[in-house]
Amino acid sequence: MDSYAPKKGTFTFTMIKPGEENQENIGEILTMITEAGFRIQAMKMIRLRTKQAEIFYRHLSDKPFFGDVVKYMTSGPVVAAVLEKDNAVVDYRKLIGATNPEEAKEGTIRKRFAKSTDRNVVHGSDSDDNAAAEASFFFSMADRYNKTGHCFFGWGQE
Ligand SMILES: Nc1ncnc2c1ncn2[C@@H]1O[C@H](COP(=O)(O)OP(=O)(O)OP(=O)(O)O)[C@@H](O)[C@H]1O
Repeated sequence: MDSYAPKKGTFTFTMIKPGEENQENIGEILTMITEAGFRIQAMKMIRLRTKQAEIFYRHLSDKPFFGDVVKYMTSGPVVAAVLEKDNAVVDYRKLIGATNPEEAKEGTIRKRFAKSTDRNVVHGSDSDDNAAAEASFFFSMADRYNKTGHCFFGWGQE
């Protein structure tokens, strides 16, 4: 592994989900993210195709709400981003709050902006391995940069 690669635990992946209500809040959501100490490593607005959403959410394929998730996630553009910070996955899950916004704590993105579980505003990776897989799903090597300006991809050495 070369020195251009990121270390496990130093980044996570997020999406701001589709919908007019989320589009209006993109600026404020990104401000909450950067004020919490996350650095945006890569970012783009993209509308997922059905097949892509089915693949991204394949871990939910046996759930009764899978079709609704795919339909919603393809209904408009998402803002996809890779976020850099120590302990990124755990800290970002804390910042976004519980999947059900009624259970989300004060100060979290979902508490502030989300109305329901099925429209909970943001996605955040739930493990380092999923962060790497999800970041790679949306961004190629040439799209991503670390602090020193090097392109990188995959896991680095400890
Ligand atoms: N009971 C449910 N009813 C409707 N939609 C649901 C339900 N549970 C989860 N979802 C939708 O599926 C998404 C993925 O569910 P998951 O269990 O992976 O939660 P999460 O990890 O908090 O959310 P995300 O993956 O979006 O960050 C949720 O964000 C939500 O939009």
